[in-house]
Amino acid sequence: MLLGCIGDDFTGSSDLGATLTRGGMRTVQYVGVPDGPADPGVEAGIVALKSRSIPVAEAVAQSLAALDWLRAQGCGQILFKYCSTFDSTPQGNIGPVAEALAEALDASGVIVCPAFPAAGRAVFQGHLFVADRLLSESGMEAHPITPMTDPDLRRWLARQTRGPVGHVPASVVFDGAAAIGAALAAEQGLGRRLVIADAVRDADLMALGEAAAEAPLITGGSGIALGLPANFAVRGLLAGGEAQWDGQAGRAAALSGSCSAATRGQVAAHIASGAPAREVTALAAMTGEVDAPALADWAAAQDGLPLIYSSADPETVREAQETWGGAEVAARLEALFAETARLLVAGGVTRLIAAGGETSGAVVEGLGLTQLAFGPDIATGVPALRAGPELAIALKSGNFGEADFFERADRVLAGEAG
Ligand SMILES: Nc1ncnc2c1ncn2[C@@H]1O[C@H](COP(=O)(O)OP(=O)(O)OP(=O)(O)O)[C@@H](O)[C@H]1O
Ligand SMILES: O=C(O)[C@@H](O)C(=O)CO
Repeated sequence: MLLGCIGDDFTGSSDLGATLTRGGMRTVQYVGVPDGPADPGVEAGIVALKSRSIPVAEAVAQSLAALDWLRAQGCGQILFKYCSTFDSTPQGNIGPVAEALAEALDASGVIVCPAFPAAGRAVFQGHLFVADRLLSESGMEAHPITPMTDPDLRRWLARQTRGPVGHVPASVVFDGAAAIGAALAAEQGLGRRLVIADAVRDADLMALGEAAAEAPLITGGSGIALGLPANFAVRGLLAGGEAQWDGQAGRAAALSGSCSAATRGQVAAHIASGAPAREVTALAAMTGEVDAPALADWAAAQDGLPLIYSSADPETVREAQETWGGAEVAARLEALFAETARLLVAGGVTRLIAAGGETSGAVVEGLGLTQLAFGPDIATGVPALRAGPELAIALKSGNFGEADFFERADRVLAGEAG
């Protein structure tokens, strides 16, 4: 294994894997730290954690355990993947995990760059933009767990770290890899372990990747991986060849616990198309009015792609959280989706689509999946995944996908053109 990656959530890890696979690396996503060694031939391994919003000490411990496993597989370079909207609180977890990994690897002048231009995320003058809005005016300021109220990544990250935070501005990044390398070395000389790097175009990410060819540690969104496969390819280290995707026949189902605007639009489009959909309200989940067997039975009785969703608007979510407590509702819904996924697959579903990072994590863990192989892209940041000989899945980050995402995902998983 050449490149070892640590992802702080499951959907974000599959977003990263899609980029590396497109770049020509044989990539596997592992669900948590594996018990045994990786299969031979894996060039990039991603240990997907659910560490984005857990207590800092646990996130650090899990990430260091992932690092140990990846180093034991021979990885000479480590990539820490977090969200392109830098989802974190003033306590962490991006800063503490990045610092712990840097210390363990004796790395300094480490790139911190969540930019993902294809999804509208750009870093300019140290500030993160989502399309044409500053992060703190993009809707992310109202995120229920990690409200992003400051778009200045240098300031936000500095709150989370012990050491000072550096910056490589766009004016340097535009000058290419050599200029970036010199700037990172200068930041390192000033004792700055972590360095925010500007990037507004894929070309900037390619240049950052080239500059990081020898870096023991890189951190960022999936965009920061754009330039990395070429570093291994020029050294003749990649086996090459297209990853083959055999479409998955059989029955499909979709589960959505994501309440993002993008997902709510996708749910609405699915319903408007006349496809079968069943809502699970927080009330029904909390009172036990609906349970997993009933949901799985309903899905089995539908033609087409049945969608089971708890996706709701912010006001409805807030009311549910005030009534039962946010953590309690989330835990109940996630457990319900996990159990429903188990019953669906046990009942013969072979294509499963999950929407929402936490929801996808619960589904993947509920199904007891251990590793995922990458297929073609369904949408930017959302690949088709093979979870077993008879199971293909898609894990969608809340903010990703076009309006027809669910139908498109089903088609791609089935092996048809998107
Ligand atoms: N109707 C609802 N009321 C309250 N909470 C809900 C409701 N529906 C879902 N939830 C909870 O909201 C959370 C949604 O998080 P999830 O990560 O799945 O989606 P997301 O935030 O849109 O996606 P991402 O993390 O990829 O951006 C889950 O914990 C889910 O259980
Ligand atoms: O970077 C992103 O936006 C995604 O890969 C993600 O991590 C969302 O959960």
